[in-house]
Amino acid sequence: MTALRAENLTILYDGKPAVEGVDFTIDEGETLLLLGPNGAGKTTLLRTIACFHREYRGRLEVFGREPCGARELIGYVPQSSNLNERVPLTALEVVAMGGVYRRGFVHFKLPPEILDKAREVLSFVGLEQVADRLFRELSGGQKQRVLLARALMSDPRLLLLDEPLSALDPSARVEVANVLDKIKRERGITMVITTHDINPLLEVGDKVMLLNRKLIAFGRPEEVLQDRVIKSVYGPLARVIPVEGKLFCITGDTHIHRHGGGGR
Ligand SMILES: Nc1ncnc2c1ncn2[C@@H]1O[C@H](COP(=O)(O)OP(=O)(O)OP(=O)(O)O)[C@@H](O)[C@H]1O
Repeated sequence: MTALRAENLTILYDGKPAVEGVDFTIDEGETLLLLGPNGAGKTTLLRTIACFHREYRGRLEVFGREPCGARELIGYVPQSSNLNERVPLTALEVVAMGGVYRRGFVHFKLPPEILDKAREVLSFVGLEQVADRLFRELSGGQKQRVLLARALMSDPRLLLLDEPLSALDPSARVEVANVLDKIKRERGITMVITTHDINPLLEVGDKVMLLNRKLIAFGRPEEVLQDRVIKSVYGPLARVIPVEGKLFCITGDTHIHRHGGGGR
């Protein structure tokens, strides 16, 4: 089944296009890696698929429906969590929230079946041992895995992840990339992942989209990650090098992390 289809998709802010004329399809179970420099429109595309942003022209379908008709099928993991870390929630409580919000109510006392499911999902991401620790005291990689677990609570068919590896050290990046790989293999969830650094995610990516306000390239990783394609966006110093049978992409891109702004 087709999970995502865009035809001549143009996304606008106040009438001005931020992303123009994009076409692609993603099958159920596939992972799309969305690559592009700052301001390329990655978050804009992700938020439009999630129905957080509605100003677009052309066609965009999520499992054959308009994005806003498919909300219950979608899990969204934002770039910087909206979670207020001053509230002393445990890792388990943060995960459980992903179950109660979806049911349209928030209780001070979390229902036991939700807590049981939260424990199971925390264990799936390899974090059962931190269930009772405060979220704010966890490492960056652990926090990101808790947020993944929170998104899994609603059993999404499509998971949208905005820069899940940003601000993590190299070993935490591998840790999170391994969990994404596990989600793909064991749950078959379709994923769209925005990233500035594609290398830790290449194993999990079935398709790569290179975006720079327009669609520069889309296809299998080896089709998109070619020297001339990468150089056309990142300049003459960018390169793709095969290392031990795998591709390694040097873009010279350092993500300028922007904070705040309502969950952006
Ligand atoms: N809420 C908004 N209102 C108006 N313009 C916006 C808004 N959000 C993003 N833009 C603009 O849309 C364009 C694409 O931004 P977007 O954040 O989607 O890019 P990005 O590829 O995700 O960048 P980054 O990697 O820096 O997060 C930019 O020119 C940005 O300034």
